[in-house]
Amino acid sequence: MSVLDDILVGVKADVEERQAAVPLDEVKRLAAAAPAAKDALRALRAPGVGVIAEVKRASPSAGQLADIRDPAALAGEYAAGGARCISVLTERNYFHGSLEDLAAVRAAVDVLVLRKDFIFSSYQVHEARAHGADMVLLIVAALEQNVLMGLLERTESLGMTALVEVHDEAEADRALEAGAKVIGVNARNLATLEVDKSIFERIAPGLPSSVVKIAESGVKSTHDLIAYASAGADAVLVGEGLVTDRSPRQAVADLVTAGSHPAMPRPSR
Ligand SMILES: O=C(O)c1ccccc1NCC(=O)[C@H](O)[C@H](O)COP(=O)(O)O
Repeated sequence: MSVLDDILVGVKADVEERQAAVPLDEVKRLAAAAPAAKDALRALRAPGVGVIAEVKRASPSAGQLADIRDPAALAGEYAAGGARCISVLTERNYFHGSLEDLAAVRAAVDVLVLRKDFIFSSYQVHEARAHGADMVLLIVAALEQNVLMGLLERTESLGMTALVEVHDEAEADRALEAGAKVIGVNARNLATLEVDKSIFERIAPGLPSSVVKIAESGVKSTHDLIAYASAGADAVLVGEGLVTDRSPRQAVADLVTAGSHPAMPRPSR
């Protein structure tokens, strides 16, 4: 069983438990009552390379990363550094996250908030909205095409934007066929956990200019951001490099400054 399969087994059990406690109709009601989602496409297309800063306590590849007792405070630091979006890992078993983290972050910041999880059912999409998410992650490798399309449609019907994650050309084709407007190329292979940053420069040129392109994983320095931007990234998603930094606000600010340099290549659309 791959790491991704193993994560999904745990996530499915957790969703069953939550759904038994809070039925779908109730989550739908809470989602409908939540303040409207922010316009992620507009925010991600703003000038400069966007930084999506992640609240990530632990991971399958690195184990324990950071003792984040107050995710809202960390998100506040990220936002003060200029992050355009806060990614909140809500998966429990491997990443030690929760929906409570998501709600706390939502209450603390005005920038975009992404629910980063292993979403396979519309229940989780409504949950994300009910807890204030503007965006949800949909991982192509984890979803049959008809399920991907259904979840994308559900996400947009709730006013949110899906970050559709791919790792190779075939998955990028599936994301486009499903109608993804924001595509994340994850340098990390979720089956083997290997990180290969060159995958972004291989896949990004094949994506239409209208699609917002996010480079995910492996950003440890401004050099990495510049390399991804040179290959066409509109934004980078950074976890480990920020949660392990002594000054996350400054680390985000350094990335934002590098991404705002006038010489930085900007994708044409
Ligand atoms: O990070 C992992 O080990 C991991 C393993 C299996 C599935 C997903 C995983 N991570 C999720 C992510 O995609 C990253 O948190 C995100 O791209 C940030 O990556 P990094 O900056 O390298 O922490």
